[in-house]
Amino acid sequence: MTWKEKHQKIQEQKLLVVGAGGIGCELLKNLAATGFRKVHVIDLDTIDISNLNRQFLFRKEHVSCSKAEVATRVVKQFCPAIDLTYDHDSIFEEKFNIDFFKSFDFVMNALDNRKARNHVNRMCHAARRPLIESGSAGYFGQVSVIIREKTECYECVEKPAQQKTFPGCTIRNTPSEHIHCTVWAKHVFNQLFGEVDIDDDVSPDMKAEDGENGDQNGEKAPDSETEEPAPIGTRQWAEGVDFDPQQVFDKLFQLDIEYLCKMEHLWKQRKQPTPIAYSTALETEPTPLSYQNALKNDTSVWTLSTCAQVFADCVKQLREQIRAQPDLRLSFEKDEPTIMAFVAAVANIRATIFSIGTKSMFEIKAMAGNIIPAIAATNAIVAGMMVTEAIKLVHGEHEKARNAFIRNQPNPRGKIFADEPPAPPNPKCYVCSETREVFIYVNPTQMTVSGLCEKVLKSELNMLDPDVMDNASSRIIISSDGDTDDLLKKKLSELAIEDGAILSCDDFQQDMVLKLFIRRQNDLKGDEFKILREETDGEKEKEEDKRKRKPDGEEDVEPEVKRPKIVDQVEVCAE
Ligand SMILES: Nc1ncnc2c1ncn2[C@@H]1O[C@H](COP(=O)(O)OP(=O)(O)OP(=O)(O)O)[C@@H](O)[C@H]1O
Ligand SMILES: [Zn+2]
Repeated sequence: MTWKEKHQKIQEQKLLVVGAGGIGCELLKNLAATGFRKVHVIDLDTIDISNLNRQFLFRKEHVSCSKAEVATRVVKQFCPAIDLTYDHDSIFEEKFNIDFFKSFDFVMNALDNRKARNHVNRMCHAARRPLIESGSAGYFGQVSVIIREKTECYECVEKPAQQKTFPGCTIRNTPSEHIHCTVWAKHVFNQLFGEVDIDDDVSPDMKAEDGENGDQNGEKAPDSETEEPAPIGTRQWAEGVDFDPQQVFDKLFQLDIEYLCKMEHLWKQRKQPTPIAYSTALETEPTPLSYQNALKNDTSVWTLSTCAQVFADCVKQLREQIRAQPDLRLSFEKDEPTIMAFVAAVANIRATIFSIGTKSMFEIKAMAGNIIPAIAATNAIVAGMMVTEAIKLVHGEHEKARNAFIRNQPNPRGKIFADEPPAPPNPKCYVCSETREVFIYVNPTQMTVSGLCEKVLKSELNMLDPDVMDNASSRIIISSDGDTDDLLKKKLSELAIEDGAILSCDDFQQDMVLKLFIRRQNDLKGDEFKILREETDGEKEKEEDKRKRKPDGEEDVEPEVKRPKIVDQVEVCAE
C-alpha cells in the first residue's frame, strides 16, 4: 500500500473517543493532526477551573461548558477538515447501544473510572469492535489494545480493589468513604498552611454537583445569596482569626456543614451530615489524649474529643511555624508527625460528621501517602502511544499491536517506555470467554435479592440492568422491567436459593449473560459477599466432599479468596 493509500484509509476510519479530559484532549488533537477525519467524542462532564492546567483545549471562558462540545469546537478551529461530532452525555446512556458501537471502526477510551471502562469493554466485545484503552497516574501511563478473541479484554485480569479516582464534588460535598475524608483533610492542610491549589478547594461546592456520575443540577443552597461562605481563601480567612483553633474548627466542621445541609437535594438519598462544634466535640469525652499521647497511640482509633484536641494542638504548632516565617508554605509530608496528626484528626472528624467509620492514624497515613497528581506530560505521551496503536488497527496490522507502558524510573534495561504484545484472552474471563462463570459466597439466610442486584451484580460485576433467573426453578427473581420488585426485600433462602444454586444473569444492554454459582458461607452477615472469578476442580471436589460428609449443609465453607494479580493497569487519578 502506498503512503497515500494509507493516509486515505486513516481519513476514512470512523472512531469513537470516550472521555474529553486529560488524555482525551491530547488524543483529539493527535487524531486530527494525524489525519483522522471522522471522529465522535462523548463526555458527560463540564469544564472545571482545575482542568485548565492540563486539558489544553479549554480556556478560562469555557469553565462550566460541556467538555465534549468545547473540545469539538476548538479542534475544528485548528482542523476545519475534521468531521468531529460530540455527545455531552454518559456512555452508559441507552442510546449508546451495541448498534451505536457497531457504527464505528474502533473505540478509544480516555476515561478516569473503572466502571465506565468495564462498560465500554463489554460494549466493544458485544459489538466486535477493537478498543484502545488508556490510563495515567502521575508518571505512570498505560495503553492497551483489546481485540475480541485475540487479546485479553479489560476485565480478563482482576484489578486491585482500590479506587483512586474521586470526583471533586464527592470530596467537597458528599464523602461516602474514609479516603474521601482523608483527601479532603490533605486539602484543608494545603489551604491553611501549604501551597494553595485550585484543586484543593475545601468549601462546600456552590454548584452542588451531585454524586459520582458528575450530574449537575446547578441548584444552590437556599439563601445562598446571603449565606454563601465568603469567597475569600481559607488561609486568608484563618489569618483573619489568627488561626484560632476553635474558630477554624467551627468554620470547617460546623458552619460549612450547616451550609451543606441546606442543599437538600444532596440528602434525598443520603444521610445528612451532622455539624459538630469544637466545644461539643471536646465534651464527648472527659479526658481526651493530648497530641503527644495521641501520637503514641497511632494504631488505635482516636475518639472524637481526642481528634479535636489533636486538631487544636497541631493548629497551634503549625501556626508557630508560620508566625516565625510568614511567607512559609508547608508541604504535606506524611512522615512529619504534626502534619500527619493534623490530617488524621481532620479526616476522622469529617468521617464522624458524615457517619463514616473512623480509622487509626496509621491507616490514614497509608491512604494519605498514596494520592497521585495528574501530570500533563504523561497524558500527552499516553495519547501519542494510543494513536500509534490506532494506525496499526487501521491497517489491519493486529499482530503488531503492543501494550505500552510509561514508568517513572527506567526499568532494569534502562527504559522508561516499555511495550509487550497483548496477552491472549483469559479462557475463564466472565466477560469475554465462552465460560462466563462467577462464584459467589453469601449467607443465603441473610443476603437479600436487592443486595444481590445492587451490590453484587451492579456494583461489583458492573452490570447495568440485569435480569436474573434461578436455573433450578426457572423462576425470574430479578427483572429489569421492575416486575419482581416485590421480591427485593426477600432473603435468597426464602426463594430456595441456597448453596449450589445457579443463577443466570443477563444484561440486555451489554449483551452479557453470566452464570452465578451460589456458595454458602455462614459467617457472612447481611449483604456481605465474596467473589471468586474461578473455582478450580480441586476446590469443587473439596466442597463436594464436605457436603457429602455433612448432609445437613451447616458447614462453614471458607473460600480461598485469590489475591488479585497486581498488573500494570493504572487508573487515572483525580487528586
Ligand atoms: N460515564 C462516562 N461517560 C462519559 N464520559 C465520562 C464518563 N466517566 C468519565 N468520563 C469522562 O472521562 C474524562 C476523564 O478525564 P480526566 O481523567 O482528565 O478527568 P477529569 O475529571 O477531567 O480531571 P481530574 O479527574 O483529573 O480532575 C472526564 O472528562 C470525564 O468526564
Ligand atoms: Zn476478558
